[in-house]
Amino acid sequence: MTAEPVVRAHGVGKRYGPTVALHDVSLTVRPGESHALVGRNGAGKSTLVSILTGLSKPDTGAVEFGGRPAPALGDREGWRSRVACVYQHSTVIPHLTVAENLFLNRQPTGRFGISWSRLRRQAAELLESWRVAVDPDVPAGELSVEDRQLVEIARALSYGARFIVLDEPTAQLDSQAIERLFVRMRELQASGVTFLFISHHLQEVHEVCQAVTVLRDARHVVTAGVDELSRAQLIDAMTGEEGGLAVADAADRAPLPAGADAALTVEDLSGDDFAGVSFTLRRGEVLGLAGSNASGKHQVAETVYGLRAPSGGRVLLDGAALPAGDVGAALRAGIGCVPRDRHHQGLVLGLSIADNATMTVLDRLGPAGLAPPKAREARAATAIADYGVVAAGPEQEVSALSGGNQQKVVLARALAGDPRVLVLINPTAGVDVKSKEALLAVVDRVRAEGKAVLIVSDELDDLRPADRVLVLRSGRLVAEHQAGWSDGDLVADIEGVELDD
Ligand SMILES: Nc1ncnc2c1ncn2[C@@H]1O[C@H](COP(=O)(O)OP(=O)(O)OP(=O)(O)O)[C@@H](O)[C@H]1O
Repeated sequence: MTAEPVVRAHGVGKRYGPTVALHDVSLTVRPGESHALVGRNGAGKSTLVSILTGLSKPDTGAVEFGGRPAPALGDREGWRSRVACVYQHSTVIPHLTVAENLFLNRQPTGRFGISWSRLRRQAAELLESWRVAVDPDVPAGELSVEDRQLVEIARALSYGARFIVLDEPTAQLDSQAIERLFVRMRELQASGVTFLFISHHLQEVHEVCQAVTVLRDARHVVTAGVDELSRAQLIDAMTGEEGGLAVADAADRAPLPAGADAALTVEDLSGDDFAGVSFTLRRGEVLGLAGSNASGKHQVAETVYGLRAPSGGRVLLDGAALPAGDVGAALRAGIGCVPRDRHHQGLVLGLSIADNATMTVLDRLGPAGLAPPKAREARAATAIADYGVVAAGPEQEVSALSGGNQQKVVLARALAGDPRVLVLINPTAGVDVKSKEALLAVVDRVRAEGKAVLIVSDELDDLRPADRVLVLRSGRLVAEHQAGWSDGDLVADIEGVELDD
């Protein structure tokens, strides 16, 4: 078959000031395939996507769709009918209904203005034709991440696009939702839709894609069939080095001494989504908290660091009760946190790396909050080096960092105040495989210094440094696994299924 590629980018280059984000990159995506785009944080994936979707103009090179030159940058209609990107962050308007979102600015009109009944009917038909089981009348803000993504895909298809970019679509989904997404992708592929799939989870690349392109340091490294590259070879292509991954597993170190002091005590804690949760975290201990998205695990952690007020129970730090629902008090008392959503709770995007990395400790760098710029910069430079942040320098705005590099700044900030207890929620979200290793090594280092760490994560790799993993289901603690757990046993408890053997 000699069908024209769905999309072909050739010789694409893009600079942001001194930063070369893409250099002479080419990409060819064949009709009906799912094509993975992988690379380390800052490799240039998002930049390439912004060029492929007409959000930015390449400095050099060009993009073609189906053998024809891409539309002019201002021709939004033209772009929308060729390609769409479903981002990790929602592009729906939350207070409008699903139907209104689907037909925004192209609502059917009748004699008296917008015809709401036709709008609803068209939306229902569109959703049904793509088998998206979502009520067109609900406000889009109430949709689950999974449904929101499907609505965004349906919207793209309704503009005529048959090429869809999925930017880390699995990052916020639990394992069952990921499986359902993959089933939908395969069905849509069978009806002629082509995907460009971005993920840091290489097993997903092997599971759902047929071809893969690797970017490294702004350059194209390789494009191949997924069957031609093993996971190890993919990692080598991404890093330019040989050798696999090394995450410190708590099972490989001496157990915590029996008499280690309690650092954090959670007593009979209850909230909207959980009840009767008790555990003790000791100095030098890493405790994992696992569960599906609906388990209440995020809410428990957010109650510990004061983002939510509990309806019952209390949290004690070194024996002293923390005021309920007061983040500032928790931080001052010695809790450091990596919140669930780095964009809303984690970072001030308009400020520099130096500002973000030091904002929690300004009082310690100089009198009355007047931190000398040199002290700030020195702190930030250390953070950049320690966490392997790919950045032009400490004064670079955080908004100009790639997603994974932003996450590293969040961790640096959490640790800047030298906390006694660290609460980490999905700490490696969006972080590339190799940087994950560096981030988890930091966790291991602070543990060895005697800090206590609570890690809440959907990823088993993040839980490996934990001495113990507690499993939460429907808001209740249901199981505890000591280091050395098998993936199967832990997942069975998370999902609430019995193993056969
Ligand atoms: N608006 C911008 N201003 C300045 N530099 C930018 C901007 N956007 C991206 N960059 C830089 O371009 C490079 C490529 O970033 P890009 O976001 O494309 O990486 P990525 O592969 O998507 O990474 P991640 O996996 O972390 O999302 C990075 O060095 C980044 O700092």
